[in-house]
Amino acid sequence: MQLKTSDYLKKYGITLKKSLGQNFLSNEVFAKKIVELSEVNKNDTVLEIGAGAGTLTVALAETGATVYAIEIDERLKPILEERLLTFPNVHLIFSDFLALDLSFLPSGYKCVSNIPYYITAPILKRLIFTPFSALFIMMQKEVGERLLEKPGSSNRGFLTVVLQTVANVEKILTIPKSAFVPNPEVDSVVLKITRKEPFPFADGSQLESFWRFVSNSFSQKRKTIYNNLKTITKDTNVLELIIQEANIPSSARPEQLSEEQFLMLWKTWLKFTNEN
Ligand SMILES: C[S@@+](CC[C@H](N)C(=O)[O-])C[C@H]1O[C@@H](n2cnc3c(N)ncnc32)[C@H](O)[C@@H]1O
Repeated sequence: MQLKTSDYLKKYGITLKKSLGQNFLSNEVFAKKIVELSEVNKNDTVLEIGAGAGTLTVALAETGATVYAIEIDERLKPILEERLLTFPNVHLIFSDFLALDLSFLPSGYKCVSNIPYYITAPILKRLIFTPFSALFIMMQKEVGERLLEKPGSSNRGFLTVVLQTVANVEKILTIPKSAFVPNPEVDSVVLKITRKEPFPFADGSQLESFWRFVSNSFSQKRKTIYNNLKTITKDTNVLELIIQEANIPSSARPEQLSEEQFLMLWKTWLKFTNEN
């Protein structure tokens, strides 16, 4: 009989750590569904962040794709090695994803992961700067819904804007708390994040500059964009000109602007301030 996630944990005497976001998929049904929806095939290279006890890793491995499974917690090594023994297409890397050199990822790779929720934003930030074709990321429902918000919603944050500028974002699955061991306090969703082509930035430093600009524009959400940008623009007369030239209402708040308006505002700001 095939062992379940909880059987493997029991077999190796592992107690899960909340501090590492260890809520594992309790069976393979949702893992298989996620892999099916991400259309992974044997020609793909797939990154998995947080392999855990390997439930999703096994489903990915079965497609024949080249899989790089990253896991910070070395206590899980014996479980992962046992479950993935017969899959030479899987490379296990025991490391902190946030500190890992990602230059091994080929252009067009996919990321399919049930990530540790406590570092969702830093993980997305790293992924945005890599040459992905699509990211299938499971995250806390409220966080996922925020990333889907359209202009005008007060729930829109700066990460929503940056993400929707570089990618098309959609929700493809909702997963109930009951599908995990131990049960978390919240439901989860899987977002499909596909790279926009043509990509709006020529290189990583442009994207970095846009990231900083949007982050500054949102520094105090209840303030207008004009007031937020005053902190990074020395001359307020120039700032007024920038806002006018970019065709943005002077009373606009950051959550009201679309990605296109943000791109226009950033480009105009660069032109007038010679910043980068
Ligand atoms: C939500 S669990 C998902 C486990 C497994 N993929 C599953 O679906 O059952 C997140 C996993 O990420 C690991 N993790 C936490 N912080 C990490 C980090 N900085 N780098 C890599 N893995 C990390 C945890 O140890 C945990 O195994």
